[in-house]
Amino acid sequence: MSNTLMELRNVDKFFGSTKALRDVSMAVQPGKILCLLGDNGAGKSTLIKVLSGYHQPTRGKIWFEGQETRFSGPREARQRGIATVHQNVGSIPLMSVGRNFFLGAEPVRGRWPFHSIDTQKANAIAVEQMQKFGLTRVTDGDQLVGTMSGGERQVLAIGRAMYFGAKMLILDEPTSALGVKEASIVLKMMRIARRNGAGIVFITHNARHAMSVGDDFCVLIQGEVAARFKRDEKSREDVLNLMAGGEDMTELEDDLEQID
Ligand SMILES: Nc1ncnc2c1ncn2[C@@H]1O[C@H](COP(=O)(O)OP(=O)(O)OP(=O)(O)O)[C@@H](O)[C@H]1O
Repeated sequence: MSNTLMELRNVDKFFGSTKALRDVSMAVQPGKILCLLGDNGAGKSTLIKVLSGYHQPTRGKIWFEGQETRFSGPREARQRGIATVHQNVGSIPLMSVGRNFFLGAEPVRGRWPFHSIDTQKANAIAVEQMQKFGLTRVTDGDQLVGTMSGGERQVLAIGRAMYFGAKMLILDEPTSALGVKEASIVLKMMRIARRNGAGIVFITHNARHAMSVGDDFCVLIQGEVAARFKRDEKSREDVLNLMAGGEDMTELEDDLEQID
């Protein structure tokens, strides 16, 4: 396990008497996609916050790049190369692709105090990166992000994180609000990020999306890891059943058919 990027060992997170996470152990490997599946209320949001340094575990340990670690906050986690991309945030619709790509870290020209943002350079880099990630439709860095599709915006956010050296990407439901075509743009981007060596945590409740890209799978139910398996070890039906908390989906489907 020497290659492991991040590992949680027996992590609990309690809020008063609420046990949001109980005895969670999981490992994020570089160049692999770990799918974190769970229905609403499973504790995924709390787990994201533990992984990204917002929450300290109540109990248990976090190891990052082979060292036991206690992040002082999200800033430290970010500095260590952990990037979180949330579903609907991370890009500003009324800003250009170039500005969104850099968001405060734009290249500058000239010397202080006479320096200014090098928009041309920012745009050129942003477009080059977007093209590299398969968004050939984006050819102008001045294009407003509001004109891009939901999938394209997710690609922009992931691409930006990669460009700025993220080693680990936490993707919070990146495909959940998207149609099939749009989701596939994002899933492709995840494969590119994996090929580039990033360790990816893909949080989703969509078993189909997870099965199409995932290497390792972890199903969370009521704050606990209910199942852990590798690609091809389970069918989509098995995964759906697990996510439904063991309730047999075929039984549910039979019930629904009777109503029709
Ligand atoms: N800051 C907090 N203070 C108190 N309780 C919290 C806090 N954050 C989460 N909880 C509680 O912990 C439990 C798990 O919350 P969490 O937000 O992780 O899951 P969720 O949003 O319900 O579901 P999911 O994120 O899996 O869709 C819930 O009962 C929630 O009320």
